[in-house]
Amino acid sequence: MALSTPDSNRLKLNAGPRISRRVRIVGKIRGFTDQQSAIPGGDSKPWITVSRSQENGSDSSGKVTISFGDEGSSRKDVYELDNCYEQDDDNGIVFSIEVKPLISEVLSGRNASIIAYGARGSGKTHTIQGSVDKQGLAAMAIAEILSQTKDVEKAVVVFVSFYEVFQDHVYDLLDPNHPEATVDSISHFHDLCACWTAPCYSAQKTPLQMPKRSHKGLMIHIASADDIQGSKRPNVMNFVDLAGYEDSRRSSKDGISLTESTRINKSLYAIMNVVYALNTNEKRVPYREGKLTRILQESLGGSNHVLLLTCLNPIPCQDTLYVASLASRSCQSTGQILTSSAMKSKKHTNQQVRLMGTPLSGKKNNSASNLTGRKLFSERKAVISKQDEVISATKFKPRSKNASTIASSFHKKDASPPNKATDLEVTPEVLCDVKEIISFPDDGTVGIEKKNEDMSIDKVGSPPLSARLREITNNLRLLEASTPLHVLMPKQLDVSHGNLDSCDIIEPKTPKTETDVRTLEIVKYSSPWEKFHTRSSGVKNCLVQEYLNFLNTASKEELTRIKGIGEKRATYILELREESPEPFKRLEDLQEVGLSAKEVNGLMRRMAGQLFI
Ligand SMILES: Nc1ncnc2c1ncn2[C@@H]1O[C@H](COP(=O)(O)OP(=O)(O)OP(=O)(O)O)[C@@H](O)[C@H]1O
Repeated sequence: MALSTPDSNRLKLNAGPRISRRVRIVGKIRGFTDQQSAIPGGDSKPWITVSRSQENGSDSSGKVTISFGDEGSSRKDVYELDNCYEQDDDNGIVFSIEVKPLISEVLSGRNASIIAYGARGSGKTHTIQGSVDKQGLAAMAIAEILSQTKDVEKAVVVFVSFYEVFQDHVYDLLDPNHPEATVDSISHFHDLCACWTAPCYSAQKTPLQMPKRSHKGLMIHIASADDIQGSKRPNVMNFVDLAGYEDSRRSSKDGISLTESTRINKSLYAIMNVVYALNTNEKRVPYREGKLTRILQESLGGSNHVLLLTCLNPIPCQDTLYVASLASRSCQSTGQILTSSAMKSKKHTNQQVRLMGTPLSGKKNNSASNLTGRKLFSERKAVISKQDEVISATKFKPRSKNASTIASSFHKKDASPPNKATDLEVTPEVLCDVKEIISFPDDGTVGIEKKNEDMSIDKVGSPPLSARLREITNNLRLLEASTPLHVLMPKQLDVSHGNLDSCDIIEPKTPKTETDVRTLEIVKYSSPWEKFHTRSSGVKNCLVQEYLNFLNTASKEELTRIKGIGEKRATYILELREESPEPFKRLEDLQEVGLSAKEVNGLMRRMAGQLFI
């Protein structure tokens, strides 16, 4: 749909340099919470400093450099982003500079996505969804869209759908029978938002089962009467509030298992890998690495616009440093992270990316263009998670007769069963296994620079197995350290800054509490042998768990590199994972893929042996 309004032209001019890059990566430093502002001197020493390049000088990129660490620090971490909004910049500023120009693009026929990414507690929800007294970017966008479309000649319908991705399962947050609701006023939108903003993911789940960390998305579909008659897909504006990144080692304090946390982080890496691939014109864009990237696939790449809002904690936080390093890497501006393959692939044209299954808006093949937004989303979801439970959290209550009539015409057209062959527009290129660029999501021990140093990324962008095994060793050490045989590592509290729960001090030093000392004393061994035997059994269990975790999450390419797995078994493992997100919980489960107990033992021995190569 291309709507021509006087305002849209003006907005395009305002868009400035952002249109030139596929994925624009900007930082947003969270404001202090009331609690933090109340601490005397709590906000006097900024942890993050933003330096802007000279727009009129030789460097016209308009980029900014963010550095972490106060003035007294001997070491400073410095990263470059496209822009960075500071603590005093409210959502209104971010909206007018970053989001409003995208609305104009959407009304001109493209899709746009605004994705908030950051450590836990970094202000993602505040920015995207808003709070009780402050509007978020999504509500501001709806208000602007409604205002810009109200005076156009042809009737325009705006409808929304909300979803949540938790543990690789996709949930509709509206009624699954009416997964979309037309919106005719901002107050109507706020009513609908209750399912998005409140923790009411599922009426069928008990509080204990409720998701703690999940990705939440809003799709705003905009269609004109012409689009509806011609069965043309509506244009979409996505807002995604990603689950907060947190080092897997620390997640266990919330009762989140390593596997669960790993899965969350893996899906975050999947997003970052797609962003990186788009920004470096990688030949293959790894959309299929995560559920979310598959949902968003239609709106990423091609001539669509993506804004990655990197939310940054204003107080020292190790996870924020890590997030900033990943964002900067995807921003591809410092040059420090470029691999030779990425450099080579810079030569690839946009067309090559389009061949990957993300055709330009309005130039999609016929079968695909027959899909309306609802069908596209529903069918994609059906394919992505055939067996995912679709749970309703709110009821669809159309407010506007007109709008609901138009929307129902979509629903009628969508009555045909999903066509699996076309809905994801899977081309052979897409089916090819996509390599991970960052492929060990539960890594919290090394920063991205160290990753590149230690894990030389090979031609296809995936670290060699030996490097991954080295990481397993690191994780084993960490896991061993967290078993009851050892002193538990309580998180050090940042008392001086008022202690935000989700933040950890950089390079925390772990104080030994009285309880810890008692724990140490309780664990007494009658002999060094008993101690060795008990501890090494723990290590063995950890290795088994890590290995199973690897099988539950690795890509096909990585699976086939394991001796004893092979192509067929790797395919079968992936199929099992389609049915159940975590098919391997015990070693015996490997018999599902035709491995005898002897073969499993052999595999484990080889795995353990490789750790000492
Ligand atoms: N700009 C701001 N000014 C003041 N307080 C803020 C701001 N942004 C966020 N906060 C507060 O900081 C806390 C964390 O914010 P928020 O919930 O948005 O973080 P988050 O990144 O979504 O967290 P999570 O990863 O756990 O979902 C909240 O109490 C929120 O009200």
